[in-house]
Amino acid sequence: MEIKEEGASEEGQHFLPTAQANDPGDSQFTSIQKTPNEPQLEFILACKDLVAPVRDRKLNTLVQISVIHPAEQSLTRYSSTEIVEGTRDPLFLTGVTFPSEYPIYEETKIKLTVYDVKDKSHDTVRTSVLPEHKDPPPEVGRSFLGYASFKVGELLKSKEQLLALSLRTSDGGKVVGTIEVSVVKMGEIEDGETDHITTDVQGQKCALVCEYTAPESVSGKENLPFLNSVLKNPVCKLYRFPTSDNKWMRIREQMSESILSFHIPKELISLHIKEDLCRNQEIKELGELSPHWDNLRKNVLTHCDQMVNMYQDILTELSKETGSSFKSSSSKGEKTLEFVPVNLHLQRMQVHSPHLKDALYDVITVGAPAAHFQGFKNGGLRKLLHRFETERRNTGYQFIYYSPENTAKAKEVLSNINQLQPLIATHADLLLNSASQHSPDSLKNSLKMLSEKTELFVHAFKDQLVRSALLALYTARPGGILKKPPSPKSSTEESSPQDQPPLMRRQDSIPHHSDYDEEEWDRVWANVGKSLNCIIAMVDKLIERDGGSEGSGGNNDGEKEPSLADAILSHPREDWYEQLYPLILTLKDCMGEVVNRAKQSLTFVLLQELAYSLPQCLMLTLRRDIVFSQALAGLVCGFIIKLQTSLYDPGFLQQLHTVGLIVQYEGLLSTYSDEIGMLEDMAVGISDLKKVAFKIIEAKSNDVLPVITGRREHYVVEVKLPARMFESLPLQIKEGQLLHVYPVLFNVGINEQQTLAERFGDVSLQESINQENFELLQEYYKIFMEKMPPDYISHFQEQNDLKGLLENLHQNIQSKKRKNVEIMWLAATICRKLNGIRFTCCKSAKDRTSMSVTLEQCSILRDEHQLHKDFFIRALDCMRREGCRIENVLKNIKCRKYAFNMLQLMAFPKYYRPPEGTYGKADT
Ligand SMILES: O=P(O)(O)O[C@H]1[C@H](O)[C@@H](O)[C@H](O)[C@H](O)[C@@H]1OP(=O)(O)O
Repeated sequence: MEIKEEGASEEGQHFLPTAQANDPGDSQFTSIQKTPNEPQLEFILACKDLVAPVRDRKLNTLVQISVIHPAEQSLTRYSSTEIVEGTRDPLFLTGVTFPSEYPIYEETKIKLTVYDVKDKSHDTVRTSVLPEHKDPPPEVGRSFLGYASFKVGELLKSKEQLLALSLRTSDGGKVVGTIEVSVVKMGEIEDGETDHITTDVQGQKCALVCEYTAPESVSGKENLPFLNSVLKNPVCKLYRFPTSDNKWMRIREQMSESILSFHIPKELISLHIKEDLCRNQEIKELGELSPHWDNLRKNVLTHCDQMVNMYQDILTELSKETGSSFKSSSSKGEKTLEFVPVNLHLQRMQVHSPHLKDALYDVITVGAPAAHFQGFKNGGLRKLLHRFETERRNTGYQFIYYSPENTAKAKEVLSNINQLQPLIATHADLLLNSASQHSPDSLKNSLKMLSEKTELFVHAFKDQLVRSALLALYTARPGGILKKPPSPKSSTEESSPQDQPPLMRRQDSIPHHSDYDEEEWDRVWANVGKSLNCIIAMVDKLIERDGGSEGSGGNNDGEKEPSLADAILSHPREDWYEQLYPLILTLKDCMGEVVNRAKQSLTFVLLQELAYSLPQCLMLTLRRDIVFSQALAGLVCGFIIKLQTSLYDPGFLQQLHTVGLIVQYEGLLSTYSDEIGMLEDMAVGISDLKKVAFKIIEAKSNDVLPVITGRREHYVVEVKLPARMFESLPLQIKEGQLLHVYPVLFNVGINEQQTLAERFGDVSLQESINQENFELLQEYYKIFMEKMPPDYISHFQEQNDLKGLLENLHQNIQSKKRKNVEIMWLAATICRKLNGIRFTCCKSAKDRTSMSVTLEQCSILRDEHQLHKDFFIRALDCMRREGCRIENVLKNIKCRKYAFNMLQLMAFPKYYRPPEGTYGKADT
């Protein structure tokens, strides 16, 4: 029977359509015995004695792997090997792997087609996904040599799981060589697993020995179901590379999307809506204002309500995207997807090398967090925020200028009030409850909690800001109105350290408010403390009297048992509840009074923030929210993955709760044209991640998706761990200690635009970002050295020369060398050594990012796993030509080519250039 090749199915679409994959009819086929969460089948390929169609022509061969599902008669292209040049006996370094989710059975047929590639730059057969009902283009640049096929069951049951198949021409007649298929079992010892293969490597003979060593669990495989609940659609690749002592190492590459791409933005937008609705309500409840301020408030509210509506619309749109886990580079500019990070993936390399521990290397790849829909005509956040703040400070005649720190302070106090007031009320009720039960211990406990929270509450208002805001609000009330609004400040006033509102600083323009009693606030505020003291005194008295009554009856040894009647007669039991109730009422009243005044005055501060240049101010907030949302989605994804892989590493866990985690971003953006704005957005987005703390809680159901609480200045991300995993955590983490992150960004532009920036433009943005972030990294290192236990540090120092690496990084940053990619390598190495979370970003995380992560992977293999030096470039080419990243390009733009042209590549640092035939502009 003739097998038809499926034109529309493209390599890289590793999974059959869901309907097909879950076809109940599949139960008639024999499943492959699998280890949970491990690939079902992995094999490597080599050819022998290939016959060239033209004599004396050197062969450049590749094998294309296709799958024929037993229930179908059509062929699905699955993957390819790299091209091996100039030999009749090619040994392919790129293998084939079928992940655990792939519908493959013993009856599944695999077809191997060998091609001779004449012109690598025209090897275009697999470059794009074809539109439906269109024939595939003629295979340019390659010619068919021969094919062989086998059933998966045959391979698995064969002796030593190795098949040597004859390659035949298309008419099935002539034998044109042999292809060897051998099953790979990563991380398993196999008897007699030595296989001497001689290969011609760049002109030199090299005896390669396949050998396996015992595995070490590197990925916490048991925890994978948890990880799989946030990662989706994995793409897996397999390679074998020789080591410097001519042994094989196995490399598995995996790339997965994350549902957090959509989940985090949705969580965050809901929080923003809540926060803004609450603020708008508080502004409405500011009470009576004089006409100037009242008009301003109305205007602010109109705009703020519109803004909330806009967030609600975006949330509604995003909620329609159920199950989505990927936003492609081509959707960068879509309004409804603005909050979603571009092309977010986990890029993982798992290495199994002889005599060395197995190792995992993770990098999160994601498009630089940036507001693409809003555009970059006026720059990005770093510039826009700075410009906005300067203008606002200098134009304070319609409103009162509060510095960003003071505005942030106002928000913090408001948030504290909103949290503490109900808490105190609850503890006060619990105290009354204990009183009614006449339980001294419980009364003492309740009092302790009440005192702690009340002290926090009182402390929250210790700021001068509350006083100045109270006066400002007073003057904004009818009757307290200013005779003339304060005029713009002079430059001397601008530099005033206090950031006092102008009406307080300008004695001449401020009317004297003889009726404003400045001490009134102090009295109201102090009343809270006083009423707490009364409660404490009363509780002491009650317990003392009670203790006295108990004590008079005898001692604990029970020598003399008093009769109940005696006790009642001598010390009638007091009603504790009755004694405490009025005091609690007073406390609540006093607190209510403080809350009322403070809330209104601080809300008035927020009104000032919004009042200046209204639409612009809100657009900036929106832009910052968008950029932050993209950055946070990536961070949460990185954090969960890091936690999962390091869950059983006590050193890591200790570092996590005593120091916090370094999160290192590698930026590849150029400081030219639009990418300046992207970098400016990215720098703020990443820096804003400092406001995030993580908390690990035990999952109570199958829903392990993280939950975000907090407000714009401070977020807590609750990560839910299944009970078994949660149990293994240190007490501090289990008790809910907040876990902090230290984000740092190092950027080095590498493309042709950066050449222009270096020659004719300005690279100062990159220089200052790198310098500032170097200082942050150094600061983190200092805390790490101070807080980690001495034993750990001495071992750590023996293994790593972090000080040397930091000095080296600093020198490279200072050196101002052009396209100094050493900065990225050093920063990444430091991050890995410090147990941090690695990120790589460019505009789309597609092309430059792919070059960079593959280079990083091969450099790690060279430096940490003894990759044979002659195979460095070949390994790099394999990963770029047939690895996960070319699949990344395909899934983004439906074209299997990195979007570079020759001219662009000439400007790239040498090791960032992809292999011939893998790049070109998309023709979709
Ligand atoms: O993934 P990127 O490197 O940001 O992709 C760039 C590519 O580097 C560049 O050569 C090309 O001209 C495009 O601008 C790519 O960006 P897209 O956002 O269009 O994928």
